[in-house]
Amino acid sequence: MFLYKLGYKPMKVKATPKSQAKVGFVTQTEGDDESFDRHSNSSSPVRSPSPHVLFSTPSAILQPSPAHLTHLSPAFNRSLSKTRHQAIDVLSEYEQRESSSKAQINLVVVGHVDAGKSTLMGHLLYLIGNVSKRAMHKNEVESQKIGKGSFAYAWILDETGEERTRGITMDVAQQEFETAHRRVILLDAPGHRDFIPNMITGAAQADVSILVVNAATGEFEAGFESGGQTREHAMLVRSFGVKQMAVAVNKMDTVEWSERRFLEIVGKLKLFLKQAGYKESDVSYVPCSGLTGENLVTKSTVSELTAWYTGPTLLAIIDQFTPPSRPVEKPFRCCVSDIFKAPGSGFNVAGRIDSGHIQVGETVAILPVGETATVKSITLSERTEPWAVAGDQVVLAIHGVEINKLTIGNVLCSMDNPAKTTSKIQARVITFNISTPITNGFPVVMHYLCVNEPAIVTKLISVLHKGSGEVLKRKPRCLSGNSTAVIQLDISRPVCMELYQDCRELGRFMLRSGDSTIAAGVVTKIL
Ligand SMILES: Nc1nc2c(ncn2[C@@H]2O[C@H](COP(=O)(O)OP(=O)(O)OP(=O)(O)O)[C@@H](O)[C@H]2O)c(=O)[nH]1
Repeated sequence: MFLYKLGYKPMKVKATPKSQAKVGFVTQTEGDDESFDRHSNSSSPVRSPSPHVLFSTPSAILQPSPAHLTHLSPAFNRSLSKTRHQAIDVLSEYEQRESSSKAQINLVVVGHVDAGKSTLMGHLLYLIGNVSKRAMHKNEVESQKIGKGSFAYAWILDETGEERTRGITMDVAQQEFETAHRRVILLDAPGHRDFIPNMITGAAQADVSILVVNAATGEFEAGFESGGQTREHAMLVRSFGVKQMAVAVNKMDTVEWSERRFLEIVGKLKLFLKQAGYKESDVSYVPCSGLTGENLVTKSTVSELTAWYTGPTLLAIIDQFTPPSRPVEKPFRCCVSDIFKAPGSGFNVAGRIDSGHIQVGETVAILPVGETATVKSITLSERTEPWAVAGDQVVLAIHGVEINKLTIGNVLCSMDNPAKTTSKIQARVITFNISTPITNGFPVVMHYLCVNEPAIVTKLISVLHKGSGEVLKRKPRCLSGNSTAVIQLDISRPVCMELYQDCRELGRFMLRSGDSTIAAGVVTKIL
């Protein structure tokens, strides 16, 4: 795994496996940006072994100004006296980079299990020349040997032995490719419900998404009805702020390229996606086949399909995605999605920069563990770079801290403006279509970025009017489905969070219970 990481291609982004997330209590949330914006006034991973420091000094951690953080570790204290290393004017370098190169987008591919996500994207990568004929031939021969010949394209992304023998994606695979106008970081997420925390890790790093649905008879319905992942994935992705989506209506070869079937699926999805907070103009639909390659890169030549579809291919839709604006001027934040040993001394952390910028030589705070480290090198798209900004997927080689002090979900922050650390928040949430009402004491698992932590709903403060935000009821006894409410959450141990109005990435979350996502929320107060 480690050697394979050094190649960076493809890279699996680790997240907490569901089994670990379920210890104690369960959580998770997400948020409809638009509804939240309206009221914004107001797998692995065992997290770090050291937060006992934080628990023993709760008052010091609520709003950790640098002064507070000096209580957390001597290393932190020493580092505060250093001046920030700012040899490069990153913002002006960034402006130049943006004007002289293709805009980068982080694209997550989601959808119900077996919808054909890996096959679709593996085939697309092959058609655009990212995978050699030789490598493809090897996949074909080896997949046939174990009776999984239909997964040859999926193996381009599903690289681990277990994924290949089981025929399912378990972790998020990362690869890069280019279109005419975009540099795309592809995140292929698992569809199986057991790996939703991993899927969330992928969604949390995305700017845009592809939702893959299976057009085969009865299969679209199985993924779309309750218990299927189509709706849950679409809502989760939206709650992470992703607005633009391409819907790949896949496996059209199994329904003889039927226009009627395509329109039936599009009709159902349009209604649902609108309710989930997507604007109609931000969603495109393309009929395609990951297996045969129709409409992936070049327009189809199958007459049954071209008789009624003349629209863009999947690649053309990806090329048209608008790159989001990046919060490059805000304080530096980068949630760690992977940690691995580097050759020689030190080690690497991977993650997407959520806000701000970083340069080699800079010292960062690591929260909530209260450590510091210095950035030795920055790797971006397999190249070492002197700096990186919000939106970049980076591998940072760091030193000055022991590897066992860090854990996935830690947040690297600028020293002069670190994030807040807390175990109690007030939040505005939107509940999903839930069957069990949420009451005081309800156990959940909170998910955001690469973090998932057990939490308890300790107070139901008020129910709000969905449109105006006006308080409809104070201290409700319970929350039913599709309501907007203000609640208090007690998290099992301190985490790094921010008010949504200050930092969207660290200010929004999802709540899960059992096997489903029950609410999305934004932080309105850090208590
Ligand atoms: N007929 C047909 N089969 C397809 C198509 N796309 C994928 N498949 C088959 O569907 C099966 C599942 O494909 P995958 O690509 O592994 O599906 P996935 O959505 O990535 O699966 P998970 O990530 O495990 O959820 C494989 O047997 C593929 O060959 C298609 O367009 N047509």
